[in-house]
Amino acid sequence: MGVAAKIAPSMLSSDFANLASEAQRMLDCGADWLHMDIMDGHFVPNLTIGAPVIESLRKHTKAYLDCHLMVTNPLDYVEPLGKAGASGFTFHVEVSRDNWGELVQRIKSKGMRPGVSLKPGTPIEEVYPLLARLMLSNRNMGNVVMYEVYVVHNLQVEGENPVEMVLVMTVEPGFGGQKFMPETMDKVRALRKKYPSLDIEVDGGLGPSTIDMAASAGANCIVAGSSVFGAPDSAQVISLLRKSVEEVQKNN
Ligand SMILES: O=C(CO)[C@@H](O)[C@H](O)COP(=O)(O)O
Repeated sequence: MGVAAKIAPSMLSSDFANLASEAQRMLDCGADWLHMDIMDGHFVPNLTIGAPVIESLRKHTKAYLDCHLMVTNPLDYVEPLGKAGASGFTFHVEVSRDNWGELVQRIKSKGMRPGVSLKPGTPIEEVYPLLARLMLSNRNMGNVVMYEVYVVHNLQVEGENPVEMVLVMTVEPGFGGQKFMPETMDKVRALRKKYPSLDIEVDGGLGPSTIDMAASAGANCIVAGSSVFGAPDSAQVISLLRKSVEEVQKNN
């Protein structure tokens, strides 16, 4: 039995003028999560939503809001998104090489679940340090609380992984409706082999014609925008995506 399938319609393909009802429609169609694409017009050449929209949507739903931060300075978004009611906070490794320890710490302290994402051209090895077990110790030095972070590669020690999900981008981030890049599946396969119980998310160009490639590589969290919102029967597509993941897992 593998890691539970989670189907996350990308709300980027929804009618933003009716976001709350579109979100509810997806949940009624069987979605597990709602995928929220936050872009800053700098890390990617597109501008979408931010904390105020998440806050508004949160008033209408208790659903897991799976936020993907396509931004240059993810640290600036932790506090506002935590307050707004985001559930997952997935940042990009390409902009967090120097401060991911602090970032993860802050995300967790705001009650969100940290995830890391990588672009198609970024090697999978870049996320391995974020999957090593993390030990945090808290030293109180007078008024100053010092956090010490020890990352131990490939050792089963007490503690937890810094991030709980890896989002492997299967298109260049920025826009919906692009073509799935099958070459990114090598990264999913490598991750799954190394981390059997990790949430591995894929995003971009996923739909009935590409899901089997992603599922058999080992992805269990599936983001799909145009294939779900553009279908005459969104529930049918969501169910097909889920079945493909579950079928692969059953046969492994
Ligand atoms: O983050 C992104 C694009 O950057 C995605 O979430 C897209 O919104 C997925 O859309 P489709 O490729 O499924 O249409």
